[in-house]
Amino acid sequence: MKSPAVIGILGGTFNPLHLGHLRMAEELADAIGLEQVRFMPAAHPPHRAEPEVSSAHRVAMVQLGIAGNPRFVLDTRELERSGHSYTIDSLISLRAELGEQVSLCWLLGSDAFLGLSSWHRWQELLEYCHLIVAYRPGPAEIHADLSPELRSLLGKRQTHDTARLHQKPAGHIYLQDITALDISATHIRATLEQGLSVRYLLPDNVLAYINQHKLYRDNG
Ligand SMILES: Nc1ncnc2c1ncn2[C@@H]1O[C@H](COP(=O)(O)OP(=O)(O)OP(=O)(O)O)[C@@H](O)[C@H]1O
Ligand SMILES: O=C(O)c1ccc[n+]([C@@H]2O[C@H](COP(=O)([O-])O)[C@@H](O)[C@H]2O)c1
Repeated sequence: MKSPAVIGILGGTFNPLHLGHLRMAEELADAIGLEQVRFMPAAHPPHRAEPEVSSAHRVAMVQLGIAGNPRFVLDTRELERSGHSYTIDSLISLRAELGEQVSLCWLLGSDAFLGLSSWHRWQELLEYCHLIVAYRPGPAEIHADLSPELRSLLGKRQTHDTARLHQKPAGHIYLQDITALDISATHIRATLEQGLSVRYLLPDNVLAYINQHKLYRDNG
C-alpha cells in the first residue's frame, strides 16, 4: 500500500477520548491537508500518573470514537513497547516504517506545547516531525506563557505557510486556531464520578462503552 504523503499523529492518554480530540484532529486535517490522522494512545504517559483505566479500555474507546471517519486510524505502537511512552521513540519508529520522505505532523494542544521543553529529548523532536499546535481554550494565552527556550524555538522554526509542511518532511512549527471546545478528560472523569451526565461531550458509542464497563466510577 502506498504511504500517505502527509500524516498527522495525535498522541494522548485518551482517558477517555472526547469531542475536543476528534474536532481538533478533523480541523487540523482540513487546515493542513493531512491525508491521515493516527490516534496514538500512550500506554504509560510520561508526565502524569498512570491512568486508572487500562490501556485496553482507552484503546477500545479510541477505536469506537474514530470509527466511520476514513481519515482517522488507530496506531498502537506505544502499547507494544514497555516503559514510558516517549514521543521521540514513536517518531523514530514511524520514520523507520514510513521512510524519510513522508511529512509527519505531531498534533498537540497549546497546553501540551507549553510543556514541550520537559519532554524526553525534546530538542530532537523537530528532526523527525513538524509540530502542529492547536490553540486550546483556557487561561494560558500561549504567547504570554512561553518559556524563553520555547520562544526562541518558535522564532527559528515557526511557519505560517502550510505548503512548507508538505515541502519538507519535518522541522517546522505551525500554530492553528480551531473551534474552541472547552472539553477535557479531567472534567469528564470528575462529572462521571459525581454521577452526572457527560452526554454531548463525547461520542455516544464511547459513552455507551463507559457505562457498559462501569468506568470512572468507584471501582472503574
Ligand atoms: N478540547 C481540546 N481542544 C484542543 N486540543 C485538545 C483538547 N483536549 C485535548 N486536546 C489535546 O489532545 C492531546 C491529548 O490530550 P489528552 O488525552 O491528555 O486529553 P485531555 O482532555 O487534555 O486529558 P486530561 O484532562 O486527562 O489532561 C493533547 O495534545 C491535548 O492538548
Ligand atoms: O515524550 C515525552 O517526554 C512526552 C511528555 C509529555 C507528553 N508526551 C506526549 O504528548 C501526548 C499528550 O500527552 P498527555 O499527557 O497530555 O495526554 C501523548 O502522546 C504523550 O505521550 C510526551
